[in-house]
Amino acid sequence: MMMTTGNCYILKFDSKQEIALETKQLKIFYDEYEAISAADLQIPRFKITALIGASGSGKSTFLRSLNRMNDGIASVQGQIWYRDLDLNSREIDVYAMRRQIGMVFQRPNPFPKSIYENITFALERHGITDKKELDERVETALRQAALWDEVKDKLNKSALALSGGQAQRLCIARAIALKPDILLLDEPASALDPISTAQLEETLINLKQQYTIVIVTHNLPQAARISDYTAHFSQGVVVEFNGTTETFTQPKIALTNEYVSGDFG
Ligand SMILES: Nc1ncnc2c1ncn2[C@@H]1O[C@H](COP(=O)(O)OP(=O)(O)OP(=O)(O)O)[C@@H](O)[C@H]1O
Repeated sequence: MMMTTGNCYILKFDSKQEIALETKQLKIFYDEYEAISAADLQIPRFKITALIGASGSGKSTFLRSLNRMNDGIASVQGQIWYRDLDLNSREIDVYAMRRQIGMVFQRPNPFPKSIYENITFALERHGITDKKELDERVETALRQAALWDEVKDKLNKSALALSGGQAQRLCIARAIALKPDILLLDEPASALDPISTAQLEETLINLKQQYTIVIVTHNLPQAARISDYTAHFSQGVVVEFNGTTETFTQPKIALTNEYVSGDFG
């Protein structure tokens, strides 16, 4: 079912599409400044959803709120439904929740530890200490992040020696080793060269079979290549949310048309 609200066009899924996360009337303030106004968005499971929009439109603010990265920084009002929990409620154990909803940042940020330890660090903190299980988790995560073949012979070498693209795939491996449900990525390819970007995109496309992915990107061809759905943010409002093909070829809202066709001032 489609729904149009004033100057916005928001796709609502029918019951056939499982929803991983749903925001209801999400408003985000930095002091008095309203960075996000009443966002109602359904994030479909096992799909890639791209968040696009001009600089300052609120994409990162929205993304970071989904796993409470804005705690203590912004005031977040409204609801974020995950299964039958409102992640924005006080009762949520944020540490445990982030095991289900992981985040990968713009700049690769491996720990100054070995490749192996980068992945086992969080696992051990979550109580997984059996060496065999740790070995398996490391290999699986690195394979899923399409990095295993490149690093399998140097797992005990420092992660700081990896290239930017490898380091970013390690950060993805680190996030998925915890077996999350949802992966949030904030411009993960912006610091990478075209080859590393292509490898990262391929990795994300493969990962969506097992994970729900939400990605902020400034790179419109990238959003068009890898995402199934696209949300266009403009001045803190989700002005259009639709299938990516529709968003890029037949946008419903004039602002989206201007943005995706490069007419945005
Ligand atoms: N920590 C903060 N304190 C105060 N204002 C902030 C903070 N972070 C972001 N903002 C403001 O909130 C608005 C939305 O910023 P946000 O970073 O979410 O936008 P964005 O669409 O992700 O931008 P970009 O594409 O440039 O990263 C901007 O006006 C920004 O200046």
